[in-house]
Amino acid sequence: MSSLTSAPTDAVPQPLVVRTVALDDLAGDQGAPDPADLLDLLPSEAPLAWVRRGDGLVAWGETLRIPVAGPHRFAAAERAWQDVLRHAVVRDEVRLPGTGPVAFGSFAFDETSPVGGVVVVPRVVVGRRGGRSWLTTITPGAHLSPAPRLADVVGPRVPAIDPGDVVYDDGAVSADGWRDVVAEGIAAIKAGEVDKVVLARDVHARTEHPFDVRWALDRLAARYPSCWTFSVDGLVGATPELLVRSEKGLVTSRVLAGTIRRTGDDDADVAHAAILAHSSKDLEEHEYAVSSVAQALEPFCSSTNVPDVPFVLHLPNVLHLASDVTGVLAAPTGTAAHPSSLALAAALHPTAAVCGTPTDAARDLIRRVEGMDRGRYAGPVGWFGADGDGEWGIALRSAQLDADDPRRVRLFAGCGIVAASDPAAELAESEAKLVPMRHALGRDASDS
Ligand SMILES: C=C(O[C@H]1C=CC=C(C(=O)O)[C@@H]1O)C(=O)O
Repeated sequence: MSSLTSAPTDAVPQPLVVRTVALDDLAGDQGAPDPADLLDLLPSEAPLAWVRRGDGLVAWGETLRIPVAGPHRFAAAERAWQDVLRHAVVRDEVRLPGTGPVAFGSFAFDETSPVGGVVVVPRVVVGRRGGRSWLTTITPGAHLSPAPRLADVVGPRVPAIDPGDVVYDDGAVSADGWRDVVAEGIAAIKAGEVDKVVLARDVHARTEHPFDVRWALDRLAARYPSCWTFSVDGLVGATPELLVRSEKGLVTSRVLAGTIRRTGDDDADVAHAAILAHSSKDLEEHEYAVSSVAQALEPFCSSTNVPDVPFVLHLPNVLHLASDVTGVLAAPTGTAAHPSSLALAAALHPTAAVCGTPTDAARDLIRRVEGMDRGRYAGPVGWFGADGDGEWGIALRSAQLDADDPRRVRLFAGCGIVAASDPAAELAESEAKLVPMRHALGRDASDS
């Protein structure tokens, strides 16, 4: 194994014991932590989260950290996870998606990025789905421990720290400079190099007080309930785009591309939704993204359903063209099992919603003109379990906390560019896509 595909076989120093117990019977238990508000359980140190409309998973502690890098980073993560599972003693008393052994992951957009990616096997996981809650502990050892209790693994409740005043600064490329980047993208499209390219920019933020990820998670989940609010290893955000969910042989992907800003006036936004639904520029942008997902899923599915026409997804900051692509997974010829959710994410990444069409040429163009390393922005982020099922979003509407300075945060936004794009309009769209993370770092309900 090359050093770039780091998934050391000694990643599992000893067997792990995994216990999942139901928390449902805690209702009314005076003084016990309430699993109904998952985010409220998180400690400030390295919180892990994947939450939507109150359901999902939160986790903390690190039983195992598996860094990966390079073009085979997904396969390396998968192998390491299988290795973990081979050494695990599991008792799962709940048996729902997200119970039993669970790992969180986040991967760089670009295989050449030094950032690579990481899989974190947490020490404690609390999950919730359809009114049922559970607690999983994952600890080194060889024998089953007594059933864990939530009160024993949740630390004292310490409120999230207000980041205080936030100062924003140019990222790798200034706003003006980014218009030129977009113009270069449009020129490349007109020259026939690509049909579509997605170009992104970053903005730097400096917070007055050390950035407490939980502050952002609470505000994102409250303001963007239809998005997947996530936190993995300092990457935090609320993404509206689901790269892939795989559950019991069914696969789903929510594809987004094509955007219009909201005005704050409901009547005007209804008119904007109609404009978006008929905009040939946005429909073209969307079609590239849907095709890339449908084509990537096809080899793994016995059947797929690709909507003919997108719907308009309403978010507080923007409206998007959206398509939910679904499929029934089939085991590849000669094998017994269908691919894991991470293998599917690897096959889908990067879709034309974050890279472009054709993929390789668009990625080359991004490397040439964007002027920054995206890190894990626009890469897959999510979780998977012992059976390989899981959920992976595309890390959009997100920010990366600086590992060396807890007051420094890098915010990201990108836009799909086609021949009919206009640099000034794309810059305005990128500002609208920065709104969720600016809100997450703010203090008041009105903070954008
Ligand atoms: C690349 C981003 O958005 C993608 C997802 C939805 C709509 C998009 C668009 O209309 O350009 C982008 O393809 C981002 O938010 O950083």
